[in-house]
Amino acid sequence: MSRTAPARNRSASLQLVNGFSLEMTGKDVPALLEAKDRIPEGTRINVTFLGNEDLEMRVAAAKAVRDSGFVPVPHVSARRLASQAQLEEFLGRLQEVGASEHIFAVGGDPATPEGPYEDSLSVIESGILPRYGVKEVGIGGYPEGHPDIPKPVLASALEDKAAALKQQGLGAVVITQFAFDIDPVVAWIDAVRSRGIDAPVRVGTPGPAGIKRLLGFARRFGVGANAMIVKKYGFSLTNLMGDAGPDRFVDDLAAALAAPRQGGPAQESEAERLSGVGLHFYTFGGLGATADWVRSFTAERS
Ligand SMILES: NC(=O)C1=CN([C@@H]2O[C@H](COP(=O)(O)OP(=O)(O)OC[C@H]3O[C@@H](n4cnc5c(N)ncnc54)[C@H](O)[C@@H]3O)[C@@H](O)[C@H]2O)C=CC1
Ligand SMILES: Nc1nc(=O)c2c([nH]1)NC[C@@H]1CN(c3ccc(C(=O)N[C@@H](CCC(=O)O)C(=O)O)cc3)CN21
Repeated sequence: MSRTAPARNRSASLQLVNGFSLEMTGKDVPALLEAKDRIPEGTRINVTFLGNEDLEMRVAAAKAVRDSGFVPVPHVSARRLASQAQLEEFLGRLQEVGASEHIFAVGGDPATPEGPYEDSLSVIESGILPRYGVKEVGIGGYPEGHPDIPKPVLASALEDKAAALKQQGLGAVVITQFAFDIDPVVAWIDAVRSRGIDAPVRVGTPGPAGIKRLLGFARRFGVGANAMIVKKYGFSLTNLMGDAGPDRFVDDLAAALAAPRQGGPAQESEAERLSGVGLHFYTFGGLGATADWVRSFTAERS
């Protein structure tokens, strides 16, 4: 977007990107330390809970985030927990390093649970989280659905988790699967709001990365990436060389959310839809590249 773009759109993009969060894996501590001077103080940084990390790596990564001046948001992957004792051990270790206030409770990719928790709701309903200083819980959202989970199941799970968190007096934030197409994202946000879920939403967004890498993760996680969608996003399936960044995705999403909702209540202020939405960058290993992208994207629109 050039400086000549309407000021309204530029300010919507700035509002959307402001307060962004990042995601890293347990192996990305070197990348975090290399990039930390280019990441704003207090930025939330999620730490994944994947099959190829272990407890020590996850705790060390969360500690590195805290010690670098950021807010750690460790993932707790329900299906990867072998027992309640392991959940309590993990939360206890996180609390010791000041990294248990914000967590992201997620089902976990194993097709069958490795222990007593088959979904993130069961971790939330265990009542264990507040005992270890947890104050706010991130939960998953799927604008394009999930390859292994029917949409009605995802919808009721989201409602159940939001209700359980409210009932326990815990904060809630919905972090969505990433997307290349804003249309399903805007439609999903409006649907969630119309179901009375008013928790802040952080829209998952790929950080700048190699096109082949982006497509690989899109396929692995069931994210739409057909020729038309990626053309809107800014690259072509006929040329997989080079990198692609989320510039157009962010500008288009901001403009769509700043516009009055089709058929929405007339009194809904333009800023209202935008105010409850932020961005969550899946850095795919490129923490520094994503931090640099945010700085230049912001500078171009200020
Ligand atoms: N950043 C991350 O680590 C993210 C991970 N995911 C993945 O999305 C899936 C769903 O996570 P949540 O939204 O927390 O769901 P959830 O834990 O709220 O579960 C919703 C429903 O789907 C079922 N389910 C959960 N994981 C499943 C799986 N892997 N295969 C089949 N059924 C499953 C549950 O039994 C439940 O009925 C998980 O596989 C999770 O790993 C999704 C987004 C981001
Ligand atoms: N269904 C689903 N499962 C997930 O685990 C998941 C999502 N969706 N949505 C997006 C985030 C992003 N995720 C990831 C997972 C791995 C890397 C990654 O960079 N992996 C490296 C090295 C291995 C590692 O660091 O763990 C790789 O090259 O695979 C990045 C983001 C996990 N997330």
